Amino acid sequence: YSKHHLNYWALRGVPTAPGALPILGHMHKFISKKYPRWLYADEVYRSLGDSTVCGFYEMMKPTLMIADPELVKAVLIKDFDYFVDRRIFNFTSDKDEILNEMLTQASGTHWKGIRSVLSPSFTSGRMKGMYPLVEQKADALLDYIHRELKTKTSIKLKKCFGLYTLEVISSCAFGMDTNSLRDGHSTFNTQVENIFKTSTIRMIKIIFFLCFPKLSNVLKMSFTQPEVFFFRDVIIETIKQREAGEKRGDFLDLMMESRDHQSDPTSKTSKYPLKMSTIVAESILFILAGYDTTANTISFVAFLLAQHQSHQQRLRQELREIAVDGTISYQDLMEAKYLDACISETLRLYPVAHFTERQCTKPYTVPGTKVVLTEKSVIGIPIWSLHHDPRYWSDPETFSPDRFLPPNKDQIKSGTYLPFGLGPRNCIGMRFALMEAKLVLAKILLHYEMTCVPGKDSLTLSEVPGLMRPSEDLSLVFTPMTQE
Ligand code: HEM
Repeated sequence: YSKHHLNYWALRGVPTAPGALPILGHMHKFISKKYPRWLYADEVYRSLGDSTVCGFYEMMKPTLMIADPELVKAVLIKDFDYFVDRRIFNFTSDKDEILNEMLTQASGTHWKGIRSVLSPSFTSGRMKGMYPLVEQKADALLDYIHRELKTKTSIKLKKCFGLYTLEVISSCAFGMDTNSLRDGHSTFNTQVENIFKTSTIRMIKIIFFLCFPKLSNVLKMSFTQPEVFFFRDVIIETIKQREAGEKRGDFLDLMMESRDHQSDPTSKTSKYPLKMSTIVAESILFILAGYDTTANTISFVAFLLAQHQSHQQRLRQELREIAVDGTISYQDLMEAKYLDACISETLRLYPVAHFTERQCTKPYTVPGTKVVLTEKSVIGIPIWSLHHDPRYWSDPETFSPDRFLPPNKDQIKSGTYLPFGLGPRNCIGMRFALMEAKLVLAKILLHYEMTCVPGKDSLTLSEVPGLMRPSEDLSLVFTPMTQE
């Protein structure tokens, strides 16, 4: 029976990734702790030759990886109608309502509705409005580094940038000051880090769910970690305070407005109505999606600049030209081309979200093939592999920000660079993440020179499910700049 299932792709003329085992399919490869998932996907990607697709089996469920920029654009943009959804889990335990309501999980018209309410929070006008708030946190980070250097010779990147992004997102999403940077730790920080930890019991539960989804649902197994309830309580408390008090114009206010429109029958504006559980879910999602990804990206940029001193100096020069008394305006920061190029190139080399997926909503013929995907088929897009493919990037392992400066930038083949995904369901927080990263890197570079700790100049990586991280102990030496 299992052998028959593992023939699904061969019968359709699609090459299959090597190493499928009866019953398990390729699952043992995906969950192997020895081998990060992006490297496994890359090994398969590179073995494909001219084929643009490759079949996998998650247990016995066939999934398809697409390995071609034109197909990537077809799925994510042109034929989006067929691929509105990501993989849908639909947990049945009441405890999992928050997980089911998160934008990343929502499907069809419900996803469109929530996204339409949240999108206005991320316009460039809104970003400009939040700039002073983020700047305060970047200044607090400089103070933190200054204090740390009194007793330490180097700064741990993940910790320092994790504290910063958590403060920023908590402040901008729902006006919460966590004081992480002042105290060097916070309950928020511990709780959010726990969510990213994968205990063996959790892994077993997830594997059980993937093997027996229907049985898991009948058993009403819950997948929500206790820390999520901590955040739920904090957010509900904040909402109560908001109901009694003034507005801040942050993400939470926008969502509450949408809920209030629903309860006001005289309202003429047609906003998608959000339930309380949806508002709580999106607030928690912003913390989860905005904390780790951005902190890791900033850490990667810092480390690459420490490894490549000439790029660091060139970038500092650009920043000095636009800084007035140590301050850079929103407009000037967003227009700083070399800063943008350094971050873009870092995200090419280290796309923290190294893989994304879509789920088919109706039968779809994969362009250029005879493969017809049925409803609910899952398609995987190997972001890391596209970013490291020598067919699209010369000398792909070299850090070369110039690729993202004109005129080179115009030569980048579309569909080969997607650190924030592509199309209508791309990363909603992209502008926010870039502003946050640019601002803090600019501040640091104007005040400190970053160099590698002697003997520790190679970048080591770690993995949490779905995300690439720098290893926990990645550190740099920060030397205060003497004014020239
Ligand atoms: C450097 C930082 C970040 C990176 C590299 C990143 C990357 C991504 C990627 C690759 C996706 C999937 C896109 C797709 O499937 O096409 C995604 C989705 C998402 N991201 Fe980000 N992200 C970052 C920061 C943020 C921030 C700061 C927030 C929130 C404030 C955020 C919120 C989200 C949400 C809510 C989704 C799901 C969107 C949807 O399903 O409609 N991300 N992100």
